[in-house]
Amino acid sequence: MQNKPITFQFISEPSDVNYGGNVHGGSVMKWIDQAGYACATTWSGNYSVTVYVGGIRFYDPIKIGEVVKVDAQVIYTGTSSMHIAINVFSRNLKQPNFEKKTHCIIVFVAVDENGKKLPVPKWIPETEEEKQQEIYAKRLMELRTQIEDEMKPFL
Ligand SMILES: CC(=O)SCCNC(=O)CCNC(=O)[C@H](O)C(C)(C)COP(=O)(O)OP(=O)(O)OC[C@H]1O[C@@H](n2cnc3c(N)ncnc32)[C@H](O)[C@@H]1OP(=O)(O)O
Repeated sequence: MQNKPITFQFISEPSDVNYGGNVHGGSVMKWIDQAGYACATTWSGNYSVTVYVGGIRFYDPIKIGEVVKVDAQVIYTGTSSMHIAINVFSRNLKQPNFEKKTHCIIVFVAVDENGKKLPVPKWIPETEEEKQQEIYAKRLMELRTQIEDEMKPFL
């Protein structure tokens, strides 16, 4: 099965502004969820919901009126889960090159019409880069288990 990245491109709008005049982190998180949703639903062929998003790092501000590019690609699949790498870039309209502004991993689960999880097609990495990405996703899963154990007393 083909595992093509899903890419969104658009211009950040005045309605995306935060209190400091740049793009609001909440807008970036919405774009991450939308691109992840499109990628997961395309991969699974079923409606998919977010189960986890974490480790979002905002490297640099995105300015209003810049071109924003959001790339989403499946890097690991479990039984019902799809681990998707998201990279967000932006560029001034007058500049040709994009700069990376945000990266995270978002996990989706395919569900049926009753909200019950469904199996997803298996992604089998082939290239060295794809294999490294799968190792990265699995490593993050282990770290997440440790973080969730730390959080349990406070939930
Ligand atoms: C598009 C949107 O905005 S959706 C809005 C926000 N999201 C939602 O409302 C989803 C709410 N959550 C749910 O409905 C439920 O958690 C479900 C239906 C998705 C899954 O429920 P359950 O069947 O109890 O989940 P279960 O614990 O078996 O986990 C399902 C999968 O999620 C994975 N998962 C669960 N927690 C995590 C986590 N913290 N990080 C990564 N993956 C996780 C599991 O490993 C499992 O993957 P696998 O099947 O590939 O092994």
